[in-house]
Amino acid sequence: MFSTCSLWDSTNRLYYPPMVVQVKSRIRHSSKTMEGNQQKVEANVLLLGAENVGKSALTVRFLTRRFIGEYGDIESIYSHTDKIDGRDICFNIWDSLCPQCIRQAKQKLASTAQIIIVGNKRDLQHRRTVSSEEGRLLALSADCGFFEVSAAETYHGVLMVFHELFELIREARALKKGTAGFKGIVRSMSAVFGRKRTE
Ligand SMILES: Nc1nc2c(ncn2[C@@H]2O[C@H](COP(=O)(O)OP(=O)(O)OP(=O)(O)O)[C@@H](O)[C@H]2O)c(=O)[nH]1
Repeated sequence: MFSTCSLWDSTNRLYYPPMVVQVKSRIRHSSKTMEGNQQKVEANVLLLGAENVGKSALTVRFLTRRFIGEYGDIESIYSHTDKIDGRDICFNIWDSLCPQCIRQAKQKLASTAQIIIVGNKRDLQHRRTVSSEEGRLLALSADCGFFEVSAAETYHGVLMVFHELFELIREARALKKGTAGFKGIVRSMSAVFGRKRTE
């Protein structure tokens, strides 16, 4: 997840920070599972964002469905298997401590990674200092996906972020191979002409 410096105030009191979930687009197909010939797919997810934006909260929500409140500040790597369309997807999630600029990251990673900007702490509307429009515009200008969620309030929104990320990876791979299909083409067009992804 990245947070973008331009949307943070100087005192770091932003309660509605935009973040980006970034995933390497390359999905590694490991060897066939013992049970049959279904391939296990791995997605590598890097969470970037400034301090306190809720990177760990989002990770823990996705992994355990729970919001536990306090998370400490250790950099950690987690593995979590989720079923998407009947297929086991292994998310390797790196909950990092490093903030990074979205546009810089986009320039460096665009060809190899899918990026989603996530505005967390949606429940704190009264303390909000960044509007939905600002987040959406940022996502549009950086050609990234965009979600607004509350790790504190719902599991579903967080789940949607990770699933969407996987969809983006899958589509990027299909486009590369020329097998995107109708859904992939529509989504690619909406990426170009604007998209709106909120919880
Ligand atoms: N109200 C509310 N609080 C949240 C939400 N997500 C996280 N928090 C709180 O925000 C604080 C920071 O959350 P963390 O998940 O530790 O944030 P982080 O980005 O991992 O922080 P660092 O490890 O310092 O970089 C904690 O007190 C969380 O309980 C949310 O959606 N709503």
